[in-house]
Formats: sequence, C-alpha cells, structure tokens
Amino acid sequence: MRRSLKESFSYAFWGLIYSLRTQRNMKIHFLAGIGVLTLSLFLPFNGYDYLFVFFAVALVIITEMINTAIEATVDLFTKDYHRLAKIAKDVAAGAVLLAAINSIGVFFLVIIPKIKGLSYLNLYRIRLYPFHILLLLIGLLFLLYTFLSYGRSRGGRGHF
Ligand SMILES: Nc1ncnc2c1ncn2[C@@H]1O[C@H](COP(=O)(O)OP(=O)(O)OP(=O)(O)O)[C@@H](O)[C@H]1O
Repeated sequence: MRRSLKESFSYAFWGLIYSLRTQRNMKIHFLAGIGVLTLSLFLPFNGYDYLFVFFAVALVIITEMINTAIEATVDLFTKDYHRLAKIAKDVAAGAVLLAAINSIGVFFLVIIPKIKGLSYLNLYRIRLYPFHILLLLIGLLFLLYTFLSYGRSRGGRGHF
C-alpha cells in the first residue's frame, strides 16, 4: 500500500502522542528533556555540549518509544506469561535504563560544570539558536497537544 508523505508523518506523529499519553515514564522523560533544553538556553555551551545534550535527550525518548512499540507487539502476540515475552520486554526496558543512565552522565559531566561557572551576566545572555528553539517549540507543542487531546480521547480509542 502506497502512502503519501503526509500520511506517514501523521502516523509517526500519533505514535509519539500515543507514547506520551499512555506511558508514565515517557511523560517524565519528555518533561525532563524540555526542562534540560530550557535550562540550556542560559548555559554557556559550545557546539559539543549542545550535541551531547541533544543526543542524550533524544536517545531517552527514542528508546522509550521503541520500548512502547515492543510492549505493544508482545501484548498483541500473547497476554499469557511467556519466557520470551519477558525477555523481549525486559531487554527493551534495559535499553531505556541505559539511555537514562547516559543522560544522567551527560547531566553531571556537561550541564553541572556549566551551571557552576554561571554568573548573573549569563542569565541575560540567552542564546537563541534556531535549532534549539525549534526543538523546544516542537516539544512544547507535543506536550500541549497531548494534554488538550487527552480529554477528547477518553472513553474512546481516538486515532488508535
Ligand atoms: N506476557 C508476559 N510474559 C512474561 N512476563 C511478562 C509479560 N508481560 C509482562 N511481563 C513482565 O512484566 C514486566 C512489565 O511488563 P508491562 O507490560 O507491564 O510493562 P510496563 O510495566 O508497562 O513497563 P513500562 O513501565 O516500561 O511501561 C516486563 O518487563 C516483564 O518482565
């Protein structure tokens, strides 16, 4: 079945909204990611600092989404206890855990030293890099949309 680019984007969009709506950990990681991106606006980062922070945030969210997809696939296959189902879910959860540990490492190695070196002057020198602002805006829009569409989807299956 051939799908238009718009349809493909729409499915991907709903996949992200679904994870955000249904997965408690995803909500926590997403909010933490937005918090870190907001904080980063005020920090004197160089290019590598931005790379580490952006990748750490993205990795946690991506692994959380893959974990959600694996959970759904396993549940589709069996609701009964199965050793392989347990392995699949535990390994997927392990991937999220590793990504989360990596992000904690980045927080202590990259963000904390910059916070320590922060002066009041820096607070007035917000760096408005277009890509950074775009990421933040996309994150906030997803959160807002998830929040607003939550009520509408209650009791029904919405897009899903
Ligand atoms: N069908 C199954 N067979 C065997 N073990 C299972 C099965 N389903 C879940 N488990 C075990 O229960 C754990 C939790 O599974 P569950 O599907 O409830 O994920 P979850 O609690 O929603 O995870 P997360 O918090 O990442 O969303 C799995 O990691 C696995 O060890």
